[in-house]
Amino acid sequence: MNRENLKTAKRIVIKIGTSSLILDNGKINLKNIDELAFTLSSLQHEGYEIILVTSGAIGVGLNVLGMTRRPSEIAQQQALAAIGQVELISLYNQIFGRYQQKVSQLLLTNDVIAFPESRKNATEALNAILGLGIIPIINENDAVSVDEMDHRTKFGDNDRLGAIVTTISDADLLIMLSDIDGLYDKNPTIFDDAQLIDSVSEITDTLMKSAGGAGSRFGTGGMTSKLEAAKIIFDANKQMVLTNGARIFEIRDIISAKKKGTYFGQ
Ligand SMILES: Nc1ncnc2c1ncn2[C@@H]1O[C@H](COP(=O)(O)OP(=O)(O)O)[C@@H](O)[C@H]1O
Ligand SMILES: N[C@@H](CCC(=O)OP(=O)(O)O)C(=O)O
Repeated sequence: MNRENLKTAKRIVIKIGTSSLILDNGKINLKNIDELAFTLSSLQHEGYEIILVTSGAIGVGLNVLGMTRRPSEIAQQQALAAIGQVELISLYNQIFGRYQQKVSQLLLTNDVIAFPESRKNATEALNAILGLGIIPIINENDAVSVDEMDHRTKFGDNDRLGAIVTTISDADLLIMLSDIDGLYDKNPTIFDDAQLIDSVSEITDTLMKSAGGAGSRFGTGGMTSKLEAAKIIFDANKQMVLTNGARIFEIRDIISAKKKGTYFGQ
């Protein structure tokens, strides 16, 4: 596969990270959310099938309560996610509505995907929503997911969730929107001479070593979790583009196979 394959993508999953949804001062990034709603709604109207995987429940929850730091206690984080998710989906509903696009909400946990019956159910629900011309907006059900040894229902992070949603929906492409232009040969927030990588066909150990942790105080997994997601994409013989959530209009360039971000395809 190469970038030319992007021109044939019809069902597309977009994953947007917290760093693209929340400004450094903790306020909501309305510019990005508006551009996202306009771009995704217009693509959907033109016949693409769009699925949005969104982070931001905890970030928006902090904003709602006027807090600046993520609490360390799990119950507090879950409470914040429950509070923030309502606000987040309500914002999406309002702003997509402005572009005549209806949205729906799916909150998933890993067990839903792990069991074949519930996985099939989730896939069928997604297909039905898309069949109605509605954009599914998906996040992890953070308020109830747990990470116990014998009862693990957490996905870990939304990069992984984005890759899993791409596989269960049999989408043609995952576009991952982050706070950086793509994958660099070393962490660009540390090394000034880091070079943007145009395309990746295999996740090697060297590549994994070049990836560092999260860049902002809101991001969770950093580049490592994006490369882990790319492994899931490769295993499912799918493709992914990692690009900057600050220039959402470039999604159109990406699906026209223009050189934007980093392309992952085998
Ligand atoms: N090799 C690398 N290439 C690009 N970014 C990297 C690399 N290694 C570490 N990073 C860091 O990963 C960050 C993106 O991940 P993250 O903060 O989790 O964002 P998001 O909220 O979009 O998921 C970048 O801002 C950067 O600081
Ligand atoms: N599900 C969590 C986000 C988890 C996550 O992976 O966040 P990010 O690294 O910003 O994509 C939330 O909505 O706050």
